[in-house]
Amino acid sequence: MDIIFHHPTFNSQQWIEGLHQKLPEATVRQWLPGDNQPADYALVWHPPVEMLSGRSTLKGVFALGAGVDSILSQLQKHPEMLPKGVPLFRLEDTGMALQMQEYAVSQVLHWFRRFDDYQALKQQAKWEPLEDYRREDFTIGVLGAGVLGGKVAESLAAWGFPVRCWSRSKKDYLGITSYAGAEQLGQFLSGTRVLINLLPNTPQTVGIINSELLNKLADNSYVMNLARGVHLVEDDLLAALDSGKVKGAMLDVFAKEPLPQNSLLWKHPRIAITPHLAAVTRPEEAMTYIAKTIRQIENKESPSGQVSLDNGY
Ligand SMILES: NC(=O)c1ccc[n+]([C@@H]2O[C@H](COP(=O)([O-])OP(=O)(O)OC[C@H]3O[C@@H](n4cnc5c(N)ncnc54)[C@H](O)[C@@H]3O)[C@@H](O)[C@H]2O)c1
Ligand SMILES: O=C(O)[C@H](O)CO
Repeated sequence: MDIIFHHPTFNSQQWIEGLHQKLPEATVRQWLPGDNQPADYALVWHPPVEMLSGRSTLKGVFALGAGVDSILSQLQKHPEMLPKGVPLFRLEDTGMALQMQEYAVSQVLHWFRRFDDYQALKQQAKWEPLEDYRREDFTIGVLGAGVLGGKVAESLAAWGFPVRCWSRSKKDYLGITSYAGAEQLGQFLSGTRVLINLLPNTPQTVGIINSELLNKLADNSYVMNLARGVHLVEDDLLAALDSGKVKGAMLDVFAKEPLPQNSLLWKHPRIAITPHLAAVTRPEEAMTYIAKTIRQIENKESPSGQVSLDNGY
């Protein structure tokens, strides 16, 4: 079995050795320009078109991340990149859900305990106890309740917050109210105090967090974007912060990355920023998942994690 690997920043040697340990029968090599030798599987992130095009004997392509929007947009321009019938897989959780939980829970608690307000008071050297927020006034709404959103919702419910989620179809997470489809988006937003975005980037979700949506949230709401920058209309968020509708935002992803130096988001006192690392690929867990999936494909079983090219995620 031959596996080719390409990632612009990962340590290729670590992956080649790690995969070989998990799949001793496989020969794993870093793909280099000009390599058109046979391959059964390809592990990729931002792959050059020539790496995959024409490889009709591939049994699977693995994206080395959870979001496949960049690969799918490359495919739009170069459909020959994924030969017909070759399944595309993405990383399902592989250690990312825990990272997302850490990120979301710590920030929700930060807002809930009013550390943002106390930080502002500290700047003025003011000793001023504020009224506590109540959990019942702190409903959390998770946009996109899939592998990561579902786990984030569950971890916040465990802290006693009222939690709801919104996705394409209804979910059955314990203690979490589930809303589905465009017709229930308004209901989901009404009364939501903290909005956490974990949707995939598809034509249906681009720009979803705009003025119209933000105006439907509870007053003094908070916004956390952990999915993709294109989901959020940055100017609409700034307007909602300035009008007082939104009290604070925590952003991990941006329409343009790295976030340009002249972006107004950097300067806004009520916006916190991290550089797209809410959940990163953990090599060990990712390789375990990929090796397991390859074995399932070889055994003619149907593994999970296959991207639906029709749905776009
Ligand atoms: N910031 C980071 O570091 C980071 C890390 C990993 C993933 N992500 C992002 O998180 C996203 C979610 O990952 P996941 O593994 O949970 O994906 P997933 O496919 O398991 O879940 C997606 C959810 O969104 C819902 N959805 C999709 N389209 C919808 C629509 N039009 N309307 C309503 N609901 C819709 C689906 O029903 C599903 O519940 C990824 O696509 C990626 O962009 C970001
Ligand atoms: O989707 C992912 O895995 C991360 O956001 C890295 O792009």
